[in-house]
Amino acid sequence: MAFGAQLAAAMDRHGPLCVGIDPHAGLLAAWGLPDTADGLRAFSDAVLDAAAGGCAAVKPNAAFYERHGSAGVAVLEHVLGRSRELGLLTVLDAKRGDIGSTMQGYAESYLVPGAPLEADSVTVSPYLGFGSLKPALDLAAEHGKGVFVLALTSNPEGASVQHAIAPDGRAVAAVVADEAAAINSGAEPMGDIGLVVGATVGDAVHRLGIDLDRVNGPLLSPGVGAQGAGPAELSLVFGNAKARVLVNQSRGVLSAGPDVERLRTAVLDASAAAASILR
Ligand SMILES: O=C(O)c1cc(=O)[nH]c(=O)n1[C@@H]1O[C@H](COP(=O)(O)O)[C@@H](O)[C@H]1O
Repeated sequence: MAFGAQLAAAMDRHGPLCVGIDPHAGLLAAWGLPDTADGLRAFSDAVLDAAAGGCAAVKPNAAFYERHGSAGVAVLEHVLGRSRELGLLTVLDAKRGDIGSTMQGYAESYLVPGAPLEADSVTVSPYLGFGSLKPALDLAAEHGKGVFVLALTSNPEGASVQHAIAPDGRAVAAVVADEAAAINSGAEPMGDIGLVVGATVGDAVHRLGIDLDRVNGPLLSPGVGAQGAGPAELSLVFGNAKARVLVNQSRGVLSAGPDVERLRTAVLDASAAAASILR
């Protein structure tokens, strides 16, 4: 089954929450864990135990694993493999973007079955030109994987690039959305190419003339919780495209740890809250 269909089924079953696995040094300390690969592993396993069966997907952020070098990357491999065993879809948050054969290399790292870092989907940056993503889009299509393309990011600095007007008069983020829509066109229940649209972007979607419903793909939305967005912001940003929104929460859920039962309650509460806004 293709990624879009798998994610739609997981969201129907478990609700529209993605739990971000972001083992910040500060969170490791708050959990009483060492800032080492062993600490990362204990942290990640607790999050997976709490998340399994309680949300649609998990999003390990590669940065927090890579800062521990090869030992950290080995933990990331473990997280991706264990998620698969637990039936949790993975969004590997690597925000990759490069050209030609280098993009091909990144795509082969994450989107080929059996690769050590195989994930169900990966985040990518289109800001070397949407066409530079072709190797990842092609491999995803070949192997039933997904790609989440950064469109309107949750950080305030993103606007200087993403709101800029392209030579044809469209905003840069609108070009990204149109490219994704063209690939997803006609897919049922939705396509495999998602967008990242922060819940903190206010009226930008509307102002830039972006039709998120027409994208016909999953809309990964970080920014809820620790970055300040809540129900009102989600409603403002997503309007009639709410049904395909996958809300990410990292610190908002992770701060309930290290106790797995308390974490589990936080996952279920966040999932129910997201469902009540988006359904
Ligand atoms: O691609 C992302 O996931 C992402 C895009 C974006 O625009 N903003 C954003 O915060 N993220 C990621 O989403 C997570 C947000 O974490 P919290 O703010 O703790 O919920 C981090 O892993 C960020 O890297």
